Amino acid sequence: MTDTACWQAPIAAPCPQHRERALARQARLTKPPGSLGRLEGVAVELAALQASDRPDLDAVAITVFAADHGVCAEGVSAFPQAVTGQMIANFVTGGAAISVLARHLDARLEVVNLGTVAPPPVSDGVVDETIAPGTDNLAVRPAMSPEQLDAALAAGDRAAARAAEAGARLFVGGEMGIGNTTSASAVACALLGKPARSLTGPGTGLDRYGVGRKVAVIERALRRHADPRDPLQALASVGGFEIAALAGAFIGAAARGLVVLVDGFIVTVAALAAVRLRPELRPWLVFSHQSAEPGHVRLLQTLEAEPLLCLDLRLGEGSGAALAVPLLRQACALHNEMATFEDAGVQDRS
Ligand SMILES: Cc1cc2ncn([C@H]3O[C@H](COP(=O)(O)O)[C@@H](O)[C@H]3O)c2cc1C
Ligand SMILES: O=C(O)c1cccnc1
Repeated sequence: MTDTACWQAPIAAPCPQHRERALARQARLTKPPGSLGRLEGVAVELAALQASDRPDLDAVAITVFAADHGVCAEGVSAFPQAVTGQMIANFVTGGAAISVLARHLDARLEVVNLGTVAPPPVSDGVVDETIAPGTDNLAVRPAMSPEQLDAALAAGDRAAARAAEAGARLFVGGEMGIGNTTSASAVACALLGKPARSLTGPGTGLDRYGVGRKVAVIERALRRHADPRDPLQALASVGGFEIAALAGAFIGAAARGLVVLVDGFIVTVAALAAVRLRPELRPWLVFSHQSAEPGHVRLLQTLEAEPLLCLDLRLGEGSGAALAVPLLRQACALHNEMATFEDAGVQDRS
């Protein structure tokens, strides 16, 4: 499908020496060993990933990938498709949840438009990576062509390159695309070989009849497309431009040494596809939260991921990941700034 693909860039392993030194430091800090719980392990892994004795997440880049979905023709979302383009404008003018969170984190926020049916007015704040006005209806035809998949993966990689260029140490990927919980569930079912009902939920707020319709649409789509366990096939046949771009961005971020903080259901599906493509990516992924979308917990189990937060969020946009950034920063601050027993003259256990 792709020969000189961006998603084939080498991804380094976390540094074992820095991990050892970080573990030794944690053991000398003025606290009973293990008393900072999972924050200790998080700081140690960040030190190993950043190959640094003082991990730091001051510079955060958030990229929201937006695109529309032909499958909306099947009535799979509680909201109209025009909302995707309208929300792009809202991201840029600062009124969306992720805009507020990014401001308070002092994070770089970028919006990448991969193709919407009702594009917002041209704006400085939006990177135009339009592939098509949206995917095809995955219940009837493949969502995208192999060339469109390549374009989406490459757009994600370019976004990761810009984040690295801007000096970010942590990459947050968000998404916006009415109908994209249908694509995400379909990709997850394809990759995991599970029936649609096990990974499908209400998204923006479907009632149980709506969820039943969504399950039927996904089942129809899965019957129609061949070899769905191949991650590239799954993304092309039932994915979305923003989901594929997220997969490309995560591989591109890790290849450039940026830790990736994974958001909710849709972003985790992109992360799963990316890990299937590149298993070396897995250590670079930190999982921020468990979404209220019912399939998310199954995906997290598959990825052996322990999310930091469980707040019943079901928004997307990268919002859950943004909410976990302060926790990660505090884990680094504790690791970097606490005194050791020797420094503080505190007696260690005998
Ligand atoms: C105003 C609004 C803002 C959002 N921000 C994220 N989403 C979230 O909801 C959508 C997926 O749900 P479904 O598959 O049910 O359409 C995605 O755009 C996702 O990011 C939003 C949805 C709405 C309506
Ligand atoms: O968890 C998510 O990412 C999610 C859930 C519902 C709607 N939009 C996003």
